[in-house]
Amino acid sequence: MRVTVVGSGYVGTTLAACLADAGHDVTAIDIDPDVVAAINDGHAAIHEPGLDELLAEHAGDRLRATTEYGGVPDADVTFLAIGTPSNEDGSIDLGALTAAAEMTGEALAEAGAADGSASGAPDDRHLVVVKSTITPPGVRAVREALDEGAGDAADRVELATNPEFLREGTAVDDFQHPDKLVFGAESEWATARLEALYEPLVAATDGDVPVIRTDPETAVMIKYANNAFLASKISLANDLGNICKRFGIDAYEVMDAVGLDDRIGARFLRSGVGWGGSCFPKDVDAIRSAAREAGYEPAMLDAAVAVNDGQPERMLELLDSHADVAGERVAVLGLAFKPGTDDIRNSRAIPVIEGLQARGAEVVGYDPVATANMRERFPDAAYADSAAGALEGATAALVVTDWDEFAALDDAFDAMAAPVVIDGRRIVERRDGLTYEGLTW
Ligand SMILES: NC(=O)c1ccc[n+]([C@@H]2O[C@H](COP(=O)([O-])OP(=O)(O)OC[C@H]3O[C@@H](n4cnc5c(N)ncnc54)[C@H](O)[C@@H]3O)[C@@H](O)[C@H]2O)c1
Ligand SMILES: O=c1ccn([C@@H]2O[C@H](COP(=O)(O)OP(=O)(O)O[C@H]3O[C@H](CO)[C@@H](O)[C@H](O)[C@H]3O)[C@@H](O)[C@H]2O)c(=O)[nH]1
Repeated sequence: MRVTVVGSGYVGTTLAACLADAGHDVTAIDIDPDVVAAINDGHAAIHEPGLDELLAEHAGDRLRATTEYGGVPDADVTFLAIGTPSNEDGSIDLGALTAAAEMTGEALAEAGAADGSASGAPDDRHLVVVKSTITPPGVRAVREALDEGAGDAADRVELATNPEFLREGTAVDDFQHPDKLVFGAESEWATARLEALYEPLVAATDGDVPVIRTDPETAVMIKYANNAFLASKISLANDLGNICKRFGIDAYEVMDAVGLDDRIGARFLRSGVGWGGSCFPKDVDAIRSAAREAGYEPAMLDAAVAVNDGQPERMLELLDSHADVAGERVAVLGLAFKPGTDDIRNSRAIPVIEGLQARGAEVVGYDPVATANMRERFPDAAYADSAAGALEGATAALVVTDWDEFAALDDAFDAMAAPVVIDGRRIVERRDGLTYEGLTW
């Protein structure tokens, strides 16, 4: 099939590369010329394992990128994979997405006017699929923007939603091996088109991927429920972990046992400095805000956020109990919101660095791939080229991201001025000579 993917960020680039790899002919659109140039050069503007390899293989062949919307009408399906960030009040900002929807509609209208194909025949129909995470009321806003752009051609354009569940750091693998596919469509024609599009991917996984066929609003609610549940699961693990710490009990031993219950499951029970990233914080805020707008107070989700917001401060309080860091060098190990990515959006390292700077500490950050992004956020902090470099002469180290390489650190701690390690991710080994504090163990 011929596919257009509008928006070439973490989701759009992964989607475009994986659909090309599945045999489709893909055009990626982005307003950022650097992003477009990178894709056409066969590499991604972001760090995501496996993505560069796919782009190198398919760019210039089954995959191309452009800043122009002109080719949209030639596609069988157009995906919108545009960012949906938070407004100040936590509600979802649909501005960029509705702008892209309107531009997509305009491109379709121009083609309809040019070739006279606005006859209403079934083959003239164009499917626009929202990949972005949007609230149920947001579906109507996108539909209105699309219709506004399409004008007289609006009745030939159908909107569907197809939320994405990939995780950063494992985006390619997650996309190619999904736990489920969710198709939110208003007609059998649209559902069938989505099924045809995903058919090669499903076939490559032995065809055992559950497919949920539903309406567009239910589909996007499934996405919010999914993220709200996972974020709350971690917050509950953190709440219980904080209790464990008070009793001198290892929360990991407790939760490893709890996770053996099939009804609970072992994953997303790792307690520590909390959840960050571009999705959990903004999505939990967006659904809380939409709930309130609809007259419902989401007490559980409010509590999940409150627990999460408190974890970085708990880490800093543990540090305070061991060292006065005013004027001292303090290492922050890990700047990305999780391992495997250079994304620092809502990274727990941000409140940790802010807290250290408020205490007058001289912060030295280290991350294998996210340093450049954090330097833009905190240009006044220092950055080391290695974990060992960050630890050298430091009075304390705060571990914020569970990069594997931190587990292998050993002699590097000997170069610290005072070997105090506050571990927010249970990645560093306790060992002799180290004043080690786990956040919940
Ligand atoms: N990042 C994730 O892991 C993830 C996973 C699942 C769902 N989502 C959702 O997917 C959506 C996209 O997220 P992302 O992380 O890929 O965002 P992103 O910010 O990384 O990428 C968005 C891209 O859209 C481009 N863009 C903005 N306006 C445009 C326009 N009018 N036309 C063309 N391109 C335009 C930007 O230049 C940018 O490259 C969000 O709704 C997000 O919640 C993200
Ligand atoms: O047991 C755990 C698991 C995760 N985290 C933290 O939770 C955050 C999110 O991690 P993860 O879910 O792995 O990363 P994301 O890439 O943000 O993926 C989430 O958000 C995406 C965007 O909506 C969804 O598509 C994914 O399904 C969903 O897992 C990170 O800060 C992790 O450190 C923990 O603290 N403890």
